[in-house]
Amino acid sequence: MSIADFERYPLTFGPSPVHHLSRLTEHLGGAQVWAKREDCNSGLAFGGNKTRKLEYIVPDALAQGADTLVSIGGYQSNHTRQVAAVAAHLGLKCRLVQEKWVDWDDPVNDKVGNILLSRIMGADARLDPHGFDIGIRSSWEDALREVEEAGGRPYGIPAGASEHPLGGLGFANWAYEVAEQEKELGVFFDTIVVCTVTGSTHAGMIAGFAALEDAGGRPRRVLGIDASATIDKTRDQVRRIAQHTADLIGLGRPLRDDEVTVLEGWAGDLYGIPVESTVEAIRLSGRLEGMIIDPVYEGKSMAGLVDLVTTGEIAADSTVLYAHLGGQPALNAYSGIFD
Ligand SMILES: Cc1ncc(COP(=O)(O)O)c(CNC2(C(=O)O)CC2)c1O
Repeated sequence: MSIADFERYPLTFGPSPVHHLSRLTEHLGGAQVWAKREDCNSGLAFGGNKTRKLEYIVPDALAQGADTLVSIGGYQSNHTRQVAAVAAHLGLKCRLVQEKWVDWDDPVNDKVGNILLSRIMGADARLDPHGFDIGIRSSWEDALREVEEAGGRPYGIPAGASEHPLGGLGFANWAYEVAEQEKELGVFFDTIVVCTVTGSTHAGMIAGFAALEDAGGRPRRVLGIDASATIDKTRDQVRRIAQHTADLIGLGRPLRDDEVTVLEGWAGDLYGIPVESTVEAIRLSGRLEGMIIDPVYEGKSMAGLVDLVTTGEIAADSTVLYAHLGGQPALNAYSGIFD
């Protein structure tokens, strides 16, 4: 098997843009920094990393004759917003469990941003008092059962689509897309920096780049920056999903320990709560590049990139690809951090 053996339902415009961040590169004074823009990858409600994952999940949902996509996330989940967009695009119903993953006192954080978009797109988005966890949730299982008992044909997509058996394929494919774009651009990205929470974005990249290396490609570092603040659980989930995805695409070997790197230090104490380095990274990205990143995910991975480049952990002769996975709508629920 290889990635080409899996059906992909196109939900993106094609290869997502890759561009040099010249002012950020100059400001940091070290490695060359580029970005690959999943926030610009689709016309479906601002797109993002989950849209790419859903390209490999939708064929299974359609084959099962589902009429309702059922998923879960926090109040400001980008994932559930993208599931709502795909459901609308396909003419399916959508039932979303929006748990209280973040104890955030912004008075409209359960009304604006992602949850507003999901509601506009017709999703049945219901608030749930349970707190943050990246694993399988009883509230989501309850929603699946409710849809079925009401006569629907539900298709379950777990948080971030990560514990879905096909959840890693989207970013395994992303690795192959990067390799093609490198040829066009005449560059080689020796280091990839990506935000990691439920894990299948990072895990898919690990599997895809491992297969490329085994096929004669140059080795790379794929650095996951934890934003879950539950690092042990996230590391385990990344490792498990990466190996499962590698098996699916025919890698034919165990992943090496050095191929699974999840770094801590920028998540703060709690998922979804920005810290000083997060806010600084958001401002830096906005003021140097006009590139908008969010306070829950990409603000934390960019903070990691800034430190890794300025300390020389990522060498000055490196060429780094920063994965921008989307997430901007949630900024509307965090306006207070910029007062
Ligand atoms: C903008 C953005 N960037 C990075 C990530 C992390 O991706 P993974 O969950 O695949 O590790 C998310 C996830 N978001 C989740 C959500 O519910 O939105 C799955 C947690 C993200 O939305």
